[in-house]
Amino acid sequence: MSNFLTEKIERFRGNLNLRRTLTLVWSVTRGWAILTIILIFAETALFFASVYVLKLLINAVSASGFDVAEHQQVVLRYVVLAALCGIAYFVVKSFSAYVTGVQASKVSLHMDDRIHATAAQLDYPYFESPDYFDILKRAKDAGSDKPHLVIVTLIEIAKNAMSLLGVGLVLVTISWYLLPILALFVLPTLLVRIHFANKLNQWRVSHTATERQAAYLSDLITSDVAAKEIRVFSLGQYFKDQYLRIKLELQSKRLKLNLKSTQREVITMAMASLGFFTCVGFIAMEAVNGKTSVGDVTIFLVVFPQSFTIMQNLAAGISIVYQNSLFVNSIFDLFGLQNKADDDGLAVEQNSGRAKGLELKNISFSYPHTDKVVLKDISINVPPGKMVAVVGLNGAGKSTLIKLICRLYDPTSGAIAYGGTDIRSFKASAYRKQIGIVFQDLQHYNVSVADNIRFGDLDKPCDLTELKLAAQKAGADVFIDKLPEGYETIMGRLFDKGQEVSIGQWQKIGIARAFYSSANILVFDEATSAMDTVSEKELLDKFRAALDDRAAVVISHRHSAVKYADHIYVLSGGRVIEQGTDEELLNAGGEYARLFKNIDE
Ligand SMILES: Nc1ncnc2c1ncn2[C@@H]1O[C@H](COP(=O)(O)OP(=O)(O)OP(=O)(O)O)[C@@H](O)[C@H]1O
Repeated sequence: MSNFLTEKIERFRGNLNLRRTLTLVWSVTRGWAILTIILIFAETALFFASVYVLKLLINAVSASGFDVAEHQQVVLRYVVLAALCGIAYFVVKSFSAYVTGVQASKVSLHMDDRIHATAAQLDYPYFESPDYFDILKRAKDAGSDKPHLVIVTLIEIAKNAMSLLGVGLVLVTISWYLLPILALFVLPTLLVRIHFANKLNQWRVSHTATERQAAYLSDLITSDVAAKEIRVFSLGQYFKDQYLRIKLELQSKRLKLNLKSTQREVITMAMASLGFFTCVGFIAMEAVNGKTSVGDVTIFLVVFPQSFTIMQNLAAGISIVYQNSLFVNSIFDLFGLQNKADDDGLAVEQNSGRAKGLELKNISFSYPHTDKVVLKDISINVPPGKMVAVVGLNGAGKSTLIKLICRLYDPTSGAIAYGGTDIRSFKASAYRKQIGIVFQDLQHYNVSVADNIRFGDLDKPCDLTELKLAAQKAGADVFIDKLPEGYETIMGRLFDKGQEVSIGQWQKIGIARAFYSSANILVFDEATSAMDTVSEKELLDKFRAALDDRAAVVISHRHSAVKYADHIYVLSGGRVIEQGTDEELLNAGGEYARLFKNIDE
């Protein structure tokens, strides 16, 4: 039994973790927090002062022995004093609400910023893991206002505790055991609320994935992600029904839990009322028996209901703090995620200078939590100034290889060397700056054309001539010049005056971004797949000159994109099965020849 209790108390303390929340709020809004505390004291003091002056006023009104003029003057003095206290009380109360609001918005913004900062620096593997999305959803659902709500409720608890002390002192003069007895009867309400706060939290954790599924369906229906296909395949009704089915299921489970909690709460509230009337009956009996004076009974009847309300408020406050702390814990779970790829290490700049190549030495790789070996003993050399191509059927492992080159994952065995140094020795972010990449699913940033290109290297001072040069190398300059505001045109349709361009034109912008970067290694993963053949040819004809002494890795299913490569690797089932120049591979009559020989270009 004592173990059970200790365990429960430990869990309560662990979940509550007030120090962490207080430290956070204090560190973000120190000045405002001090002001809040001062205002709370002022508000409470003014409230009691108003009540006290009111009491003096009543006494003054009922006093005798003055002449009328003198009596009026005394009464008027107290009226003015009471009015001043009342006005001051409301002024402080309003200002206090304003200060609390400022503090809340500052804490919320800080929490949002920390959530974004955490997500922005997390390793890529998290973004291919459902566990991460569950943690993120819980953190976002928790709401960034929760730490502040904990503080506000703590303040309410403190206020109630002070009031309870006040009424407690009065009650003690009547009977010392009244308050402890009442507390005993109110305690079950608190325990039930904490119990159901835990239950609700467990429910939240175990249903996050299902909630995410519903959110995913809602996103499909309401956003532009699948708008075309939903209309063409008439999927809207189907997704809507799926969403509703999941939501109804969740709602029914949740309501069952709510019903249970309400039933228990009704019982415990009834117990608390029973406790209240037990004490009332007790005092009434004592009065009848002449043990308690009528005066005491009168005071008791005024003060005791108040103390009952205060105690209930206290119980509600503690359970709200506990509930919100459980939400705050979800946010801290996100903050607690650790990166595997250490961002310590050599700065690539120290090791810099152009003419550095990339060498993949006997690398093998399996995705985390899977057994399948996706890449097997791969060795690929990408010398500076050269263009290396990788080809292979769907699922051969090409994009996985790119993720390893970008150090989004580390190989399970083997190593990748940049300029002769294992890339794991470098600071990950510094190494990644050496890679200028165009992904197969490149991002369409709904910002200006200039920014879209500038994202290749935000550290460089923005220079329009350089932006234009990068666009020219990518063959994007011609259509950019025709846009209404040239390089200042907002791209995409999300925002007012945005200009949507074709997928091939987005690819050209992506390629310009890679050229604009200061990277030594350019990686094109199906970067020209949507380009017309003329644009692709123009780009590739100029590619070598644009490459300068950078190294390039090109992945493509199109012969036109890979045939000019200095060296071509053919991937199948995660292995390099052939390598050579285009001519050598076509003549060899193997997989490469089978893929490309009879293709009419
Ligand atoms: N995040 C992942 N987790 C687990 N397995 C993955 C993941 N991404 C890819 N795979 C698996 O790795 C294998 C290689 O996939 P990859 O995307 O590298 O192929 P690819 O050659 O680029 O194919 P495509 O030509 O279709 O783009 C596939 O069997 C795929 O199922």
